[in-house]
Amino acid sequence: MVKQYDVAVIGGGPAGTAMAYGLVAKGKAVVIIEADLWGGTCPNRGCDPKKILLSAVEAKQASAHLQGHGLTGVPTVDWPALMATKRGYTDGINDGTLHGLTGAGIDTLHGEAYFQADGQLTVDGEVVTATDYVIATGQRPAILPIKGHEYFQTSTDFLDLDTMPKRVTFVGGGYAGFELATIVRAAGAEVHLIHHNDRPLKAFDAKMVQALMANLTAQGVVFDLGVDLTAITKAADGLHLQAPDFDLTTDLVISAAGRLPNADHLGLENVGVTFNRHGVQVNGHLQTANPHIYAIGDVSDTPVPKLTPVAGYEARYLVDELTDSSAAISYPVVPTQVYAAPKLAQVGLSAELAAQQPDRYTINDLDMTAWFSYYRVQAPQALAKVMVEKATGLVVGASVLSDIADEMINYLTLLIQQKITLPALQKLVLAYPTPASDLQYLY
Ligand SMILES: Cc1cc2nc3c(=O)[nH]c(=O)nc-3n(C[C@H](O)[C@H](O)[C@H](O)COP(=O)(O)OP(=O)(O)OC[C@H]3O[C@@H](n4cnc5c(N)ncnc54)[C@H](O)[C@@H]3O)c2cc1C
Ligand SMILES: NC(=O)c1ccc[n+]([C@@H]2O[C@H](COP(=O)([O-])OP(=O)(O)OC[C@H]3O[C@@H](n4cnc5c(N)ncnc54)[C@H](O)[C@@H]3O)[C@@H](O)[C@H]2O)c1
Repeated sequence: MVKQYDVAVIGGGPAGTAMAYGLVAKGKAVVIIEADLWGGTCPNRGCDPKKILLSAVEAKQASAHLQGHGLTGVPTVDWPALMATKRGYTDGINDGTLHGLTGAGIDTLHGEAYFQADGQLTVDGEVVTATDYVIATGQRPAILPIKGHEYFQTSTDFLDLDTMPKRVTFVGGGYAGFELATIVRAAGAEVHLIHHNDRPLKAFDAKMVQALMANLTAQGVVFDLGVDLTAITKAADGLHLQAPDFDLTTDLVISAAGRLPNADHLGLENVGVTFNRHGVQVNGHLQTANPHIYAIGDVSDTPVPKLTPVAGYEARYLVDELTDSSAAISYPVVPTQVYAAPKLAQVGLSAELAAQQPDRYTINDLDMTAWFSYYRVQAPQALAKVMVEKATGLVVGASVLSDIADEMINYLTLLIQQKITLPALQKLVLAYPTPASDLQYLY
């Protein structure tokens, strides 16, 4: 007899697993279906492996900054050993995630989920029936559809690279392009980042992006801006990347020009669920056009960045939605960051928007390089823009470029979300000297 579930969750990444754990804790009968690696993108081929590789970059740069200030000799990156360290973590993710799910009483199925008809989901032919369905299938790298596209590799390939080639090129100046180019450069290879216009990382503050690019250029990253690639051809000396008046020879080319929702292979047309290039269309309750089917995480078309903590937030919301509450989802401010070296992070109101209302907002444009936190480690670049609402004295937005921007942005997110004024902050005693003890100087 076919088992009847309360909820079938499609996708075993951060969104789907958080959903399944949350539902089972509330007494629901849940099955989760994964076609590939349990754990999904973030721990297997995204956030976590990338940040493990970045650890060597951070350590190398930290020692480079202290040359002549107490340290002698900059270490070099041992790529195979670094990759082995990464694999020491990622190799256990699939089994560990599966073990955790089954241990919590969640049924698991491995295979491709497909909607044959309303109320009829199949997993490699086996029928799964549930009252509600949650699509949490994430995204996959987009491959630019140009001549020779078969030569493209992706961030997934890069994050499992056995040996570092001499020449690596990224096409696409977004998060992945900047982050992985930083790693390649620190590992000692020649690296180009090709971007089709003159404004990479366009969601970030333009001045901060320029400062980051100047820093990366000084480290040896070559930016090829305004290059719209038309073809890749293979020759004896390597891969030729071609555009009008442009021909670059490289050994490895990564398509880093965005990601596509995993929505096109689910049979959504059979169940009345619509999607576009931003993802599965949902209402304020994360419900699709079919009232029994929901979508969360990277695959859903929501007005927030597609990030792991957002996937978890949406899962927690939907667990409540399917068990007790019925209010539309409301998102907190979401910090985003580019893990380059230095890191670029932002949250809340941008300087660009704040500048359009000078009566309402002050923009504190700060060069923090001489501050104790940065002097101590001889960091060459530490910039911040902090947007403060004049009437309330509240921080409403921030952009930070520094080696510790990823930590600072979380403190700033707390100040914004919890509406902590300077007097309220100064009622706390925070350990000194630490980045947190700098917060009072940002208002
Ligand atoms: C290189 C890289 C670096 C990143 N770095 C960061 C970072 O630093 N911080 C951050 O917050 N985010 C980062 N992200 C984004 C983060 O990985 C995603 O936001 C997060 O994984 C989304 O979780 P998800 O569960 O929605 O999707 P996913 O993690 O993609 O999981 C979806 C799962 O569904 C499965 N699936 C797909 N189709 C089917 C099907 N038909 N049947 C069954 N299963 C299916 C897939 O195999 C996959 O395992 C990064 C992403 C990349 C690619
Ligand atoms: N640190 C993080 O949090 C992190 C890191 C990596 C990925 N991610 C997630 O994954 C998503 C995708 O990241 P991504 O870096 O793959 O994509 P992205 O959307 O951030 O960047 C893609 C870039 O490629 C450019 N591009 C598009 N077509 C091009 C072309 N023909 N030639 C050259 N450039 C072109 C775009 O203008 C854009 O700047 C992010 O939006 C984010 O949700 C997050």
